Amino acid sequence: MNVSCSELLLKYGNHIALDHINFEIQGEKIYGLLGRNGAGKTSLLSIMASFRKQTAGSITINGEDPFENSNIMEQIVFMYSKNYSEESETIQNMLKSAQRYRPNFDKDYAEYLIGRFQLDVKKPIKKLSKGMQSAFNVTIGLASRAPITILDEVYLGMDAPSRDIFYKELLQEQERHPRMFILSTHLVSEMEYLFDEVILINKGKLLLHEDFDTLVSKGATITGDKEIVDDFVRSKKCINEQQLGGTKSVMIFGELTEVERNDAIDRGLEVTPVPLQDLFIHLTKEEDANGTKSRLF
Ligand SMILES: Nc1ncnc2c1ncn2[C@@H]1O[C@H](COP(=O)(O)OP(=O)(O)OP(=O)(O)O)[C@@H](O)[C@H]1O
Repeated sequence: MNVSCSELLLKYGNHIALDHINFEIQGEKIYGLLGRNGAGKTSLLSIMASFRKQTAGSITINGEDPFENSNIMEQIVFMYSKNYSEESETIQNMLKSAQRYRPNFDKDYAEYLIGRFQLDVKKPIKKLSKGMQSAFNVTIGLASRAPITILDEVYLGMDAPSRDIFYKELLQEQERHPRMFILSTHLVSEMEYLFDEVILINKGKLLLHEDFDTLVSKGATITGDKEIVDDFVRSKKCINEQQLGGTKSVMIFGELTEVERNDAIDRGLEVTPVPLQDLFIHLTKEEDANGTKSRLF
């Protein structure tokens, strides 16, 4: 599968939710879509899933416009945190109707997942807890086996053991039936190990699209004597810094060559990796109290 966006623009009235987004993703990989509240993640995913039409620019899925395109729509499943408060159907009946429109739906696997999540199939979905409703959404998302599976903050309300089942099943599914998964999430530290690639959007703009390993290898924290650290990071992109007495810690973003890394160590500095969550926080942060913005942009 291939999803390609070119100058994608989405406006709600005068509000620009997606601001000339360009990227291309392809293959059977797990993509993490990250961004702060209101960044535009759901808007982007809704266009991919043909729930919404962009204002301008283009999106193609395997070369075709997905909007109202039944060929493409049946290859995509888009699960998000739905409001089931008016839904009187039981889980059992909801499963039957989910199956009707999804050509690859695996009923046995869905029933297995329902068991794993301990959902009562005879209960109307509106009577399930929020976390159980989310587990049902995960069940539909995984059991649909759609070539493009989009899960938009689908874990809301799920407790830690249920989320653990979700992540394990997702990885097993990716081995058994590889497909393109797009996971939008705020649980960055908990879910980062799942991602092959990361797409980060901020205020409607694409901030980066990188292979996960490449991205985390670009972040490093340099710690040591303040003067030596300042000298070492002079030509680097600094995204955060902290100081305690004469010791300074600076988070940098950008390639650090082997020579530079050895140079830092020779100068008595400590070089440690930066978790994706910290990169996410600092790459998307607003101006700090002194009015200084990250030097990345
Ligand atoms: N139907 C709508 N009408 C008007 N504005 C909207 C609509 N849906 C979203 N927006 C606005 O568009 C922007 C992007 O919203 P979107 O839901 O895509 O963000 P998000 O990244 O999914 O956020 P969150 O992480 O909080 O779910 C926000 O400023 C939001 O207020």
